[in-house]
Amino acid sequence: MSNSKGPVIVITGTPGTGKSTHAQLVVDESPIPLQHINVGEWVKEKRLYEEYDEEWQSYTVDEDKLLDELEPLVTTGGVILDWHTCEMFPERWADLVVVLRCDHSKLWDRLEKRGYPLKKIQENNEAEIMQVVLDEARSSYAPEIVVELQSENTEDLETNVGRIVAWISAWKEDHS
Ligand SMILES: Nc1ncnc2c1ncn2[C@@H]1O[C@H](COP(=O)(O)OP(=O)(O)O)[C@@H](O)[C@H]1O
Repeated sequence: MSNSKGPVIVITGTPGTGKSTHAQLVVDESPIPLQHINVGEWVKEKRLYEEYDEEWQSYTVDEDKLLDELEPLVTTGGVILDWHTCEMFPERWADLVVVLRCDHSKLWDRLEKRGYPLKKIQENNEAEIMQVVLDEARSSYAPEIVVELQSENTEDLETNVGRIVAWISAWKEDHS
């Protein structure tokens, strides 16, 4: 949703693909001040969930509450929404949707290091192989705003951040 304060960028991808790392670097290098919203953390901090699922060690998000919390920030603009799913957001919200991808064996190592239970590692790994998040993004947003980027090493990271920052600079030019 484009407005005076800045664009709304969704950075999505399977857990461990590098969303938070990318979002933080983009904030640091952006020519426009941006707020990084780690939606998963928000859900926990602001208790925007219905229940905690012990077996999967994850929260069942209260969608209505979450969207109500995010709406004013998105309307003001200048935000990065960082979450492992993107189909819950209204289509009109996003100006750019970045889907991060990672080789599944690398992803496995990252999630193992994070201390995820085996079941959760397997579930996420399978989702990455099946490109669940990419398909979700493609079916939820116009194809021209969805960008798939590999995130396997620091070179990828630098290139991706550079591309996103260049996109923000172009947005700034268009809106000045
Ligand atoms: N492109 C990359 N190159 C090297 N390490 C990466 C890359 N992307 C992510 N990582 C590492 O993988 C781990 C998970 O990254 P993170 O940004 O927390 O993922 P997400 O927010 O998608 O769950 C971190 O240790 C991070 O340093």
